[in-house]
Amino acid sequence: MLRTGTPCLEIEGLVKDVGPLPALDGRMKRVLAGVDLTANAGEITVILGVNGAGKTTTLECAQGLQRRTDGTVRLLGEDPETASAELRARVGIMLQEGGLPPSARPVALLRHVAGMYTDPLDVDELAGRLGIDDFASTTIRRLSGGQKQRVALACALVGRPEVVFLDEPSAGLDPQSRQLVVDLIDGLRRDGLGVILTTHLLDDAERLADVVHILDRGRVVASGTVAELAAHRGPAQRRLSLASDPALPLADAFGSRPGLEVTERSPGQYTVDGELTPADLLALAGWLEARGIMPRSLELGAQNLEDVFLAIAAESESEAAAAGRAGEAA
Ligand SMILES: Nc1ncnc2c1ncn2[C@@H]1O[C@H](COP(=O)(O)OP(=O)(O)OP(=O)(O)O)[C@@H](O)[C@H]1O
Repeated sequence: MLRTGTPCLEIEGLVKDVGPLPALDGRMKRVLAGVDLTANAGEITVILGVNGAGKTTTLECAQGLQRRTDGTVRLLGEDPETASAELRARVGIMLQEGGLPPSARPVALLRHVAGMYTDPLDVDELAGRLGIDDFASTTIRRLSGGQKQRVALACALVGRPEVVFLDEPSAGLDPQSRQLVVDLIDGLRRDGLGVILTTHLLDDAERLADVVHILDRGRVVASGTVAELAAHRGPAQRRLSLASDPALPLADAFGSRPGLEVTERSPGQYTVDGELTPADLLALAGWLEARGIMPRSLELGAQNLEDVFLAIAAESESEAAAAGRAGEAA
């Protein structure tokens, strides 16, 4: 097992072209345009990105399931494209679609997978921890999406890997199963595994991530801890959330103060984002008092990962649009 904090995955300048594609008149499509990222043992590395950003392709190149066009990938120090059987035994992979045989039964399948490793986890204990016992003898094809997810996760972990790739591990799970999976992933970090995961569930990412990499159009556009990414937008960025009557002209409370964004997210639910100061809070209190309005709730907090992610994605989008316009103009 690698020491906590040492790199278990190093990706530099990863390029992946696919095609030739009829939709592009037989040209190739650049899916990854130079991805750089590192993941460490004993840490949870989360890769975020909108649909089509290149997350799955990055993971598959890192696992050696797809051949890269250019760049270098080191997984536990080896090139995954020419990986030895020893390396494969040290890596656990949970695929997005599960890739499970439809006629197999979950616990029998887990025993079969465990049999391929020299020192697997105790199958009964793992099946119990993930609640797989409850549907142990139902064939995979009859399982719900969430049940299949849990079996796929168990298959990725049963060989006691040092690095584990989890593609959307908590997607489609009910709240209780989702909590179970989040706790289990948290435990993997304590056991010293390097965990690399993609998710669209930003509150799970926020709870679990040691490091986040945001992918956009096949490149990493931001990396860091959740706090570092939030600071990237300005250390004093805050969010004020307020619930009251619908359709209040709340922006008036702050005059024409630049840099504050007031949004009514749903009727009566407002957010104010930006570098809020005590003077802004005083102005808001005065505005509410003058109108005799007592909000149902009022909360001041830091911006969360979802806000940060959306802001970084929007910045990247407008930079790409500007580069496109410059390209057209040239
Ligand atoms: N073999 C292929 N042929 C054509 N296009 C491809 C191929 N592989 C990937 N792509 C395209 O490359 C882009 C990146 O795909 P990828 O699956 O890596 O994205 P993703 O970030 O994992 O998306 P999602 O969140 O939807 O799973 C997408 O636009 C996808 O359609």
